[in-house]
Amino acid sequence: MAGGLIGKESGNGKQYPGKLTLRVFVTCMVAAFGGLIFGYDLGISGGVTSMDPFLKKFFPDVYAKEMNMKPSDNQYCRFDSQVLTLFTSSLYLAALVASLCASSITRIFGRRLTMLSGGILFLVGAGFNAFAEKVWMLIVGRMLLGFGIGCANQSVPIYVSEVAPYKYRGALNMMFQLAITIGIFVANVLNYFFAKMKNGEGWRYSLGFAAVPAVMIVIGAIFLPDSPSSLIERGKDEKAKQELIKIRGTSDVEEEFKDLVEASESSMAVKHPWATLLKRHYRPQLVMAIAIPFFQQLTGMNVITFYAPVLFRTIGFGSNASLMSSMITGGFNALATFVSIFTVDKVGRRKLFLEGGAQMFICQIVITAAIASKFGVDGNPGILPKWYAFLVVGFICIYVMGFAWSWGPLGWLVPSEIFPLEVRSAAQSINVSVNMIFTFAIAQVFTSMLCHMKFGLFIFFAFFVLVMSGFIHKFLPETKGVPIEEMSVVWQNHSFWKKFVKSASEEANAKVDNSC
Ligand SMILES: OC[C@H]1O[C@](O)(CO)[C@@H](O)[C@@H]1O
Repeated sequence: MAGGLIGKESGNGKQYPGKLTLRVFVTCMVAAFGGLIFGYDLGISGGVTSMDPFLKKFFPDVYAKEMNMKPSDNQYCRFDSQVLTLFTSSLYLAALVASLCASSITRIFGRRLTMLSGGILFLVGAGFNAFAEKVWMLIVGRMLLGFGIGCANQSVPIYVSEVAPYKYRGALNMMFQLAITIGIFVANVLNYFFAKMKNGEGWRYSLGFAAVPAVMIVIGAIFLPDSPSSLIERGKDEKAKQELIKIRGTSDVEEEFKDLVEASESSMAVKHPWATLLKRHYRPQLVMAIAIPFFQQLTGMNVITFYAPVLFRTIGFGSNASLMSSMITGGFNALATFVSIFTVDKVGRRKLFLEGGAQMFICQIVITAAIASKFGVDGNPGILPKWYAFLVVGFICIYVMGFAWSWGPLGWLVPSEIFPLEVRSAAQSINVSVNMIFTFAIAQVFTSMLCHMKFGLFIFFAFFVLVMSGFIHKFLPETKGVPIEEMSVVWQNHSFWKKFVKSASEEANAKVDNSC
């Protein structure tokens, strides 16, 4: 999930009493809306930027270029405009800035207030976009949505992990990614239908619809109580205990409450989590916090998420067929995420990563060959036969499924289970920030990359898929079924990382040696 399920793990494998109460259920629903709105914003911009009335109004140069295009012109450069991509990418830059500040805001003002601010920002952003008359209104709207996403991605996951009974945390983590993919799919479906509106104003509805989940988040944040951990963090221990009793539906919460207080104290005792993370024995976590989100974005998945309609139009599909095709790929993305949810604890993380990588690699090669053979370097396709369209869309779907059961959800699950409490929030901030930086970069440079690298663009991503699969094979230990509190053993037993991570007994010996 964006933001990961960062919470205070019990760290001792205890089974606290308590059930899945209505309060917890409502909390999860609000979290789902957080994921939905993120997904909706990921999925909506590509379709909107391929709608002619939208291009005509805000990007007349791109529209004119598209209209005046002769068959002999280079089709790969059809949508090459930095302002156009700024419309998509500005959101992620704002989300990056907000996620960096949101960690302090969540700490000082609580998760609930951060969620509420996120919801309000979403609403105002959706309003700016739906009523936009000028490009600056679009960009401001996208940036407000981005700030909202930064706030929500930081606060919602933490809130859920603190409120949910801890045995459900792993599943909830993946639910968030599922909500993202459903949000993308809903955006694809709505784009398809709104694009058909006769008055040419369908894009306003596509963009304005983001207000629906935003309202849900605002209402949720108004009525939900703050989490016990957050109340403890702000010195309201008695209120925290009462809240825990209500959430768990039992008054038998003494043990969990004591552990929450201890966890809060020990996390506050780490004065410089950033500096701590740089220590040699946290090297595996630091490397994973940077490499996993970097590689997740370098799979090239967001080229499909953001620009599938643009891509489909570039390779000769009509406007309607493009929106329909991206609806199909969006549907496969959501469905395949279920596969991961149901298999991850059986087959393990490494197998899913490696299988997904192989699948994506093969598809990228086939897609490259298909585009190269029909379009060559000048992007001139001639007449496209039907089988060709089926082949391209089919392989894009298989590629999307490979991502959806590997790097998509695991890109959030694995970091959330390997960061120990003392460095969790710092490592998670790095994870989210690296993800946002590369989401922004890909969104910004895609159309220009397509224009210059042509079909080679897919080879570029295929190369990274090879590198990341090698990385997983060599450096990522299997974490399936390993309790959080025993995670350090996994690194100590790893052929490469054991040099960096000392076992507790070795560390104790080293301390004795130093004191002698
Ligand atoms: O489902 C695809 C989506 O999932 C993410 O990787 C987030 O986890 C996004 O960057 C991408 O658009």
